[in-house]
Amino acid sequence: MQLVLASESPARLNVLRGAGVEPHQFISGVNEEAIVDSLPEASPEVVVVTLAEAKAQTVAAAVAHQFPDSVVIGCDSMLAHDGLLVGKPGTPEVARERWTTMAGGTGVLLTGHSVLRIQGGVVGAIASGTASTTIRFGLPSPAEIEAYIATGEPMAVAGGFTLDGYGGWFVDGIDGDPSSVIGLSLPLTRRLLVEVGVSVVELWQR
Ligand SMILES: Nc1nc2c(ncn2[C@H]2C[C@H](O)[C@@H](COP(=O)(O)OP(=O)(O)OP(=O)(O)O)O2)c(=O)[nH]1
Repeated sequence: MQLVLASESPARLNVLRGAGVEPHQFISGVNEEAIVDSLPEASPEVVVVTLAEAKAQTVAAAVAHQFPDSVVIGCDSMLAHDGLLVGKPGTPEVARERWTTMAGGTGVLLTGHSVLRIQGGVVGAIASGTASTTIRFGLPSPAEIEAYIATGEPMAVAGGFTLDGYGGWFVDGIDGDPSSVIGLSLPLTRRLLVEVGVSVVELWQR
């Protein structure tokens, strides 16, 4: 059984590799902004799951013949904070503004996953879900925030922070699944695989 990761994310790839799975990685190329704009009234959970499903379905359609007996997983992560649902800061200015409001507070990192089963080259069962993890942010000083921005890290990750990178110095704690924050929730993925008739151990590289 092959696992196809519909993601360009090195973090998601590394979570799977660290958990014994060597996926085939394909970038979906979906227009995430257009999908978010089409969901003005949707809940944060619906937004991240819709994005994850779009990525998984796009890649599954493209690889079904190449991987006729496989599962495809799509993901999306966003931070719910101060009534906003935000993704990657993108620029130093946005990262600075986010950290100025996040410091000392909490946020919820939402990760949506969608798992599609391909059998005999045909896309069949689909299972989707969301993991949410409460993040308790530390109190970096203005100088530390500037130094963190200077690393370049916060601009390229959902919520503008990491657990396993420079950002770890500024996260006091979490309530929930750490793999979900880093990029791919292992327990959620395991449950979704069961829903499409696959046991995670079938994917382990022995
Ligand atoms: N290493 C690490 N990366 C993180 C952490 N938190 C978020 N990220 C990264 C993982 C993902 O690459 C990215 C989440 O942003 P997106 O959901 O837009 O995914 P991305 O565009 O990177 O890849 P994808 O849409 O799956 O092709 O942020 C963390 O704690 N550690």
